[in-house]
Amino acid sequence: MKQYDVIVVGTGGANIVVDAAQRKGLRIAQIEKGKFGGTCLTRGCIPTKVMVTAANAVREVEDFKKIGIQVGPATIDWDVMSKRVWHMIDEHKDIYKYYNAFDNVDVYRGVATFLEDKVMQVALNDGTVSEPITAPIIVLGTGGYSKINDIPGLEEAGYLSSESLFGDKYPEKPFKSLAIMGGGPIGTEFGHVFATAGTDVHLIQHNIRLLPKEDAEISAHIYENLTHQGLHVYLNQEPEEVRVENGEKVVVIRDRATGEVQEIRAEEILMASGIKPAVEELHLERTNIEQKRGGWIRTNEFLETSVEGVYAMGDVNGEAPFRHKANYEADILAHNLFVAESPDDFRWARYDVVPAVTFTYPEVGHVGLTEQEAKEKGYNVGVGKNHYSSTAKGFAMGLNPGDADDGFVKIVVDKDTNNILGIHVIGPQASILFQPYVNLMNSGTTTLQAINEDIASETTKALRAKGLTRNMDPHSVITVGETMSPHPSLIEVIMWTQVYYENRW
Ligand SMILES: Cc1cc2nc3c(=O)[nH]c(=O)nc-3n(C[C@H](O)[C@H](O)[C@H](O)COP(=O)(O)OP(=O)(O)OC[C@H]3O[C@@H](n4cnc5c(N)ncnc54)[C@H](O)[C@@H]3O)c2cc1C
Ligand SMILES: NC(=O)c1ccc[n+]([C@@H]2O[C@H](COP(=O)([O-])OP(=O)(O)OC[C@H]3O[C@@H](n4cnc5c(N)ncnc54)[C@H](O)[C@@H]3O)[C@@H](O)[C@H]2O)c1
Repeated sequence: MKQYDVIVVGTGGANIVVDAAQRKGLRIAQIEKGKFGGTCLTRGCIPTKVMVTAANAVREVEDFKKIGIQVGPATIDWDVMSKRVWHMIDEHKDIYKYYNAFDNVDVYRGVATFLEDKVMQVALNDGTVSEPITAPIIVLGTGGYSKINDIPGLEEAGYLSSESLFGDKYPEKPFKSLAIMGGGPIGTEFGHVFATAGTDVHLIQHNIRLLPKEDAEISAHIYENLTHQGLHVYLNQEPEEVRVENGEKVVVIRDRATGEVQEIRAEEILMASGIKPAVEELHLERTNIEQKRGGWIRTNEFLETSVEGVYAMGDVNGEAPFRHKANYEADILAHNLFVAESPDDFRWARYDVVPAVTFTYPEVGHVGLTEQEAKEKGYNVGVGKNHYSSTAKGFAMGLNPGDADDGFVKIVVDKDTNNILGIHVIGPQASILFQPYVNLMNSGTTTLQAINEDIASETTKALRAKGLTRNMDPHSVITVGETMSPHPSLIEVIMWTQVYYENRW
């Protein structure tokens, strides 16, 4: 059995943990079965946002006429855009080389599996199996992957997911037509990209709303904009069957309210109906690591699992599945495990100030509670709403009252205290506009809030009993550095400046 100080599984956000342990000179086993950099870099945020940025530029050029600029129609040069997509994905090779060069990091390329609570083994990609490895600290950052619905005929007809689209099924040119199943962030972002590239997009959504995790008014506004841009959106639909007819894929959908049946014909199908945790290969049944509904690993506010010394961060713990949230948790782990001088200096995770952005045209962003959620929680809710067109800058940008693209900001407030409960934006630069609210909501004196109280090491019990508090001084760069910013958005230029100032990792 080989002994390490730290074992880290997955090379997405978890790399921050490796960086901190590496700096400390600890002996680390880093395990990755796929491309280094994880989902975000190799098949998620980054390649999609290279595409989205190109699609946005086309839409912006179309909108120029509103401010008196005449230009010919803009189109996406698919080959140039695709080269840029793959340039970013290919960074995974450099990330592998970077970690492999450290004497104190053993890089294992293969599937990590538990043999028992603190013992793992790696089925290496070359077909061999590693010797058992162990460490007092194990960090699981294995992420998730597409959940594929069990729809009769789907497997036989074939389909794409974000994994295969950014893999061996990357299209050489835009599809003529595309049926996207799922109207969450993945479905709407790909819908925006392909529709702008000239694809006839059919967006099939199970829920009664697009982006159902957003405020209801935001869902209605994005529906109006996407349909205005020519996407065919089908809400509240049950995909019943898929078949191939005359070389086309036919998706049979049934309206969940009226029972009306329609057939959608498309060159290709893209599944975007949610994700599930990457846990099967870990063989958690050989351990005492507990999972919650859906298989996500249960963690507490210190990212501890039910096995002491084993931590889970990022998508796999089932809390907000965003890369900035994975980075935030990894940063907390890196601090608590390798930097903090005493438990009194420990940081804990909170999930009420996680910003979320969907990079459609227009962009959608929020932090905190929707109006509905605030009411359900019993707050005395106040709401303020303002359209872009009501400001001089909005007018200057060509946004006019009543137009589909005249976005808005909606703020949800606790009337009893005037505290901000949530803020929601749809419109140009939404991803950066609400950041001041994220910072404000994350500042002040905060007291540790227990999550999954039954998960508790002795240190955690003591910190909870003590009511550990932290002063998040709004003037401090440390506070700014510990506040999440949506990834990938331009606000990160500022956020990372704080981190470089601190020289944290
Ligand atoms: C199409 C798409 C677009 C997205 N866009 C955004 C966006 O714009 N902004 C945003 O914030 N989020 C976005 N996300 C979500 C974001 O990608 C994830 O939240 C984030 O990547 C999760 O990071 P992680 O560190 O938890 O895991 P991951 O980045 O998924 O890393 C986990 C790694 O673990 C490896 N692994 C898994 N099991 C094992 C095992 N047993 N042994 C060894 N290795 C293993 C995997 O190969 C993977 O590389 C998007 C996701 C998708 C799919
Ligand atoms: N910009 C971003 O930050 C970004 C972008 C993409 C993905 N992500 C993250 O990745 C995760 C996965 O994204 P997602 O959009 O797949 O997940 P999601 O769970 O947010 O949305 C999936 C949607 O598919 C619908 N659906 C479920 N089954 C369906 C079916 N059979 N037919 C049609 N529709 C069906 C659901 O109603 C849901 O709205 C999300 O949690 C998201 O936060 C983030």
